[in-house]
Amino acid sequence: MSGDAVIEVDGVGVRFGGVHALDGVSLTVERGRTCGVIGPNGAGKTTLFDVVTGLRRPTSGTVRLEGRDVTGAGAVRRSRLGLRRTFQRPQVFGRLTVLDNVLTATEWHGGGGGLAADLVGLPARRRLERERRDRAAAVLDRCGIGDLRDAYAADLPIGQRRMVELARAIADEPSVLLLDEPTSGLDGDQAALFAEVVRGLEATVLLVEHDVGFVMSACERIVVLDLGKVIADGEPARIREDPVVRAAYLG
Ligand SMILES: Nc1ncnc2c1ncn2[C@@H]1O[C@H](COP(=O)(O)OP(=O)(O)OP(=O)(O)O)[C@@H](O)[C@H]1O
Repeated sequence: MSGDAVIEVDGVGVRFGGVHALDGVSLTVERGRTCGVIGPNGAGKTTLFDVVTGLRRPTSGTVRLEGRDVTGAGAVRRSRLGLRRTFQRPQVFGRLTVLDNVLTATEWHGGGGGLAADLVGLPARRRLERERRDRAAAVLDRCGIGDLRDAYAADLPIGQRRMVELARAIADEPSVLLLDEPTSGLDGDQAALFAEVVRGLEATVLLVEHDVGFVMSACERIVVLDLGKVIADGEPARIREDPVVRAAYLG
């Protein structure tokens, strides 16, 4: 196993009564790589995603992030290790503007010290706040929604809300990003832009997705699940040609 493995899933099993949703699943994603998980309905993709994000504790096996065992750790500890995620249904603050949605996801480094510090440090704090807003606006531009910065998130169609959620997730340059069905609700152009933004990130990315075309274009590596087991793991071109994958899934 590589010394620069950022996400390590090792021998993970999850059982629901008699159903083995996951059975001895192992995968490693190295720093800066983008890995997509595909598989037919019921293959175990969502369960695997929940195990990595900390929503579900596996029945067996371990999960490591940045070399640390987080198998029993909740979502908060994983977030402190730099993990950000998006959801199948985009989670945004509907009553905030698009820009404020991103600002709430970025850390404010200029606070503290009370009123006296506020007065003495006012020009410096104003400058820091301006820079923070500029950075947030640049993230919006990158996600193709720069002109929507003053719109309320609730007023946007799902595709644009998904881009707002992506902007929030990448605003603080996360080290690990997990994307759950990122293209659902996106049109073709938005999906292409989404893939481009993801390719441009330095983060280590794991995504679960039904749209095989998107996975092939956005990911350097694909893991195929079927009935809770990994049936293939490799580069997109190899996965496309793999007879086992074609028989089980691609048809
Ligand atoms: N909470 C649960 N209780 C019982 N069985 C579950 C539960 N969640 C998932 N399962 C079962 O575990 C298996 C894997 O489900 P999972 O949702 O992870 O698959 P999936 O690949 O995400 O499917 P889909 O593509 O339909 O979302 C399925 O057989 C499913 O019925």
